[in-house]
Amino acid sequence: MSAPQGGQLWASGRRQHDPVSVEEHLERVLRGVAPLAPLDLVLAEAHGRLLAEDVVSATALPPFDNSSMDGYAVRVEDVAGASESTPVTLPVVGDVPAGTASPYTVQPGFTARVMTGAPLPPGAEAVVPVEWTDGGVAAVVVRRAPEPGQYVRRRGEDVAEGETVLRAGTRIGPPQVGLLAAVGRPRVPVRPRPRVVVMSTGSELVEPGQPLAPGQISDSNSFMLTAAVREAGCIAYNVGIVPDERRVLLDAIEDQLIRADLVITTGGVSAGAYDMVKDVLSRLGTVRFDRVRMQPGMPQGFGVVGPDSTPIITLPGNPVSAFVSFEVFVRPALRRMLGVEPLQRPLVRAVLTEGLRSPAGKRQYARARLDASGPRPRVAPVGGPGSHLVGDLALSDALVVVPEDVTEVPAGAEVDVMVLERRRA
Ligand SMILES: Nc1nc2c(c(=O)[nH]1)N[C@H]1C(S)=C(S)[C@@H](COP(=O)(O)OP(=O)(O)OC[C@H]3O[C@@H](n4cnc5c(N)ncnc54)[C@H](O)[C@@H]3O)O[C@H]1N2
Ligand code: MOO
Repeated sequence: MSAPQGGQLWASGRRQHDPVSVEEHLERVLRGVAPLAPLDLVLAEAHGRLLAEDVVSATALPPFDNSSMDGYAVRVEDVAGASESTPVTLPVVGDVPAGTASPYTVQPGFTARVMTGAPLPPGAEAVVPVEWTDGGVAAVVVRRAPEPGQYVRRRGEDVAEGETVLRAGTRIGPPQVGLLAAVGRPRVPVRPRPRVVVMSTGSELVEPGQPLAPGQISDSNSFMLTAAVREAGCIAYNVGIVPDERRVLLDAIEDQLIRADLVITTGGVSAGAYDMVKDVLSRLGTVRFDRVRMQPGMPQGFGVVGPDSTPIITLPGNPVSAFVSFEVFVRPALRRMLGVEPLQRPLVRAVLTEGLRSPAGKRQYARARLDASGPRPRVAPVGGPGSHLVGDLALSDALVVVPEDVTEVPAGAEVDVMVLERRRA
């Protein structure tokens, strides 16, 4: 029997797509997720979140011309010649404390005592700090002349009325919280943190710490991905291990949909006789499985499940494959849901310290350590290409990206490097 156009038949009779590029699969995933609807939060709650919309200031900052020093508001001409040897004496009309409108106008030949933050009285052009005077109350002796505008903080010099002060996507850290309060915004629209349900499938898996019977291994994927989801700024719910049983898997997914903006599974997506995820979800008809031209991370799935069409990403079970797939597909999707750019990790160019081999026709993401301390960044491969090498993965802080058409990269060549989170002591 001949294979249908653009695909091939499996032994089971199911149709399999031709392998797709990394970009094609990434696009499919990104098209299938959207930024979550904004949520209006009070400032204390908004701290640490990402702004969902630009913030335009309704007020100017400072809101009025005011003094930056405790001193005397003067007309510049009146004290122009003041010096230690030729001090100028001015009568003081009164005090202007911070927090009131100035009750005085400074007429030629007079001064008013002002406090830091107090409005500059009409007529005044500069402030003489108290240190340049004798500190007089009824009259003051000025020993130094200020420049025009000196020690005056002008209305709007920091923020103009109607100015965009924060852009959508900005993380609201302490200075941003302060600015929002300063411009009188008690609430702001933020992106909700996507709620991501993580589950590991596989009947060979046991909880870390449980004794291993022959053939069993500890579930590491759900812990690793939960951590990765949290590092991406999202909420993770770790469901843990789901055995390779059709009904249990379907129930597990269904049970979780209520609290999921995205579901991530690992395992069960290759060609094994017990690869249940692929079997169960492809029967639902809404999840598409592909072989992506990359190593690690070849078998991938994406689609929607449940009444709300919740997106689901099915990652391969090999831990390194799951990790690399998270970086390449899931993290960008989470960033899209968070409404934050850029979606992808930065790529830097670095000199490869040891040669690398890469499979023909696949983009390789080789684990590596980046040393950016010298004038030219250098990158050293860590371990081999095996998708089970979690020890090596934990020693890495970068991925060398070897293009599909390259099978060998010599030491000393410049390569693209995806920079991961740095965590060296
Ligand atoms: N005949 C073929 N075999 C395989 C193919 C293929 O195309 N044809 N692809 C290989 C590739 S590439 C990968 S990647 C894996 C993906 O397999 P699955 O997603 O079906 O994952 P499993 O078979 O369930 O597990 C693979 C491997 O990873 C270990 N594993 C699984 N889950 C976890 C976990 N939560 N924590 C730690 N380790 C886990 C599992 O024990 C297996 O060793 O398929 C290849 N095979
Ligand atoms: O895709 Mo698998 O991830 O090559 O090991």
